[in-house]
Amino acid sequence: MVKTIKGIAASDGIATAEAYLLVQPDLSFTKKSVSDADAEVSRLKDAIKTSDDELTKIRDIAKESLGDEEAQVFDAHKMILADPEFTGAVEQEVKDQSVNAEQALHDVSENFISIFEGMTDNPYMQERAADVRDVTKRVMAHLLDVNLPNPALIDHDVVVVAHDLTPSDTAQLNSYVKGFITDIGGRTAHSAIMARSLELPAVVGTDTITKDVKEGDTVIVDGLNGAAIVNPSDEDVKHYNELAKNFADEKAEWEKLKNEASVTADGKHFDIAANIGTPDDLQGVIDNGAEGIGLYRTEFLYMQSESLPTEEDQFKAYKKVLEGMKGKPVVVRTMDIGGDKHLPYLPLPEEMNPFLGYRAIRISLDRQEIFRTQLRALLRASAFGNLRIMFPMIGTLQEFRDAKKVFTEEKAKLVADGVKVSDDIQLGMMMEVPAAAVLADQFAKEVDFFSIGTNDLIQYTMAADRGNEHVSYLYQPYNPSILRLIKHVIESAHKEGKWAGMCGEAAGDNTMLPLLLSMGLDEYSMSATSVLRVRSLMKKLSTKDLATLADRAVNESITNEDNKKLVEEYLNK
Ligand SMILES: C=C(OP(=O)(O)O)C(=O)O
Ligand SMILES: [Mg+2]
Repeated sequence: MVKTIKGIAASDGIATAEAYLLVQPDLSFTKKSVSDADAEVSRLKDAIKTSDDELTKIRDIAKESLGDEEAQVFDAHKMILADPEFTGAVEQEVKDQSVNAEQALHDVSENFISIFEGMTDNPYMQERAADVRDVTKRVMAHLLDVNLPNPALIDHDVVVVAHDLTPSDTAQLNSYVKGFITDIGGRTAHSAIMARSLELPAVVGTDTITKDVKEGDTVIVDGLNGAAIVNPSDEDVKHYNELAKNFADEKAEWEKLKNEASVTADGKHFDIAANIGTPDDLQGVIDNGAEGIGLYRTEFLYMQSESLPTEEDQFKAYKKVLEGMKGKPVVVRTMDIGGDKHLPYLPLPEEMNPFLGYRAIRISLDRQEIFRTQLRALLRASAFGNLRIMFPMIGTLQEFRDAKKVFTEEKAKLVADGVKVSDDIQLGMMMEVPAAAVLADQFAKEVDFFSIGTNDLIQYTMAADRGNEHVSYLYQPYNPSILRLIKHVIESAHKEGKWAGMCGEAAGDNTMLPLLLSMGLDEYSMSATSVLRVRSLMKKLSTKDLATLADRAVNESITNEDNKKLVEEYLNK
């Protein structure tokens, strides 16, 4: 039976392939006493052996597709299985307590995990707790004879179907993955942002996809319109092949603008830059002809590392990006951990509201040793290109001043040590906290630039979680309240002779573009794969015609829909 499931269009494109369910199985079990302990130990040994064989396979594939460093985690898992202190303890538990292997494994691993997690002065050992948890899950799945998904082992074209994908799940998807569909999530959640940079069609927030699809069903992901079609008819396949072809043709047209500047029909130039998460994204930036990098999310450097990245590791990454951009501006944002981005080796307190909690600049100013290391790496790299630095989640002027002070101190130390650092690094801030946006006129006197982070600015202004599909109707980019804030930020910057950019997802939105051009936004930073589409639309728009559009949007319109209509009418004129 053909089923069409609606969701949120999270990444453009269309893909058709077999469904791969990345769903965590039920690993619950009941405690049982056993009379034949030897038979139980032998069942345990079989499960350990199967797990170990599987890990060898995964490690080898990961090494080939992701590199040595990413593969190391699986070696760590194999070491736990080979460690008699761990497996021997489980065997002993089966014998001593006459319990089933599942119960023994659970008890011993919980014991190890709590010991490791308790080593608060040894982050290396704390990380091992996560490894024990992972390995235990694998052995438990084999004991219970249930399927544990192994995305690293995917060896044919699939569409991944999952309840949710974390940024680190998304980073592990290999090239056989042609798209993904999830139950939860929103367009600006980080997995959706990563899908766009990987050019993977994606639909999120379907609510029920993991129930609607079975392993092996054929699914079409329509990332353009936000739909998933399960077991499509021949007619559906034909229709979507046509849509996919039109999309490919359109992309080929945009491709022609790769080496052109971003100008409007009346010859006004604006910068279209790209957002990146790692130096590996650089090629996409160059291939899509971006005029700079408007946001380098450095937290991914921390997330892909096994422990806090050293100054040297960071220096190398920043230098590579700056050199790769050959003098074009690169805006690096200091670490924005917290919210939906976690570091396994930096345990943060459980919070009721992580997006309103201990995150970003709040952590950096509190844990200054981490912040200073990052700033030193950046300062050293500044000699190799056109570096600009910005701080995330600034809510008060005091936070910006404090961050700037730390920067100035580190710079002075390096200069005193004779290290070469650039003398004109612009220091700016993300405009993503409404309190700061309201006071943009005051901030503009002290910063070199603003970069408007609409992903967060919208969620905080509308009080609607950016990743929660149940409130996605309130996540309204064109709501006059949001547009007023954006307009005020841009005008405040200009009054002080500063520039204003935008690096939230709205910067790459076709409906937003006429409004932003009308407000005079200077820089537009987006997923690299959106650059040419936006450049193409910009070419068709004239700032003269647009002059009054923003005023109407913030003064006459009342709703998000009013403004959508206003822009549609303008574009269809
Ligand atoms: C660009 C932004 O930052 P992030 O998506 O990383 O929170 C934003 O909030 O708009
Ligand atoms: Mg943000």
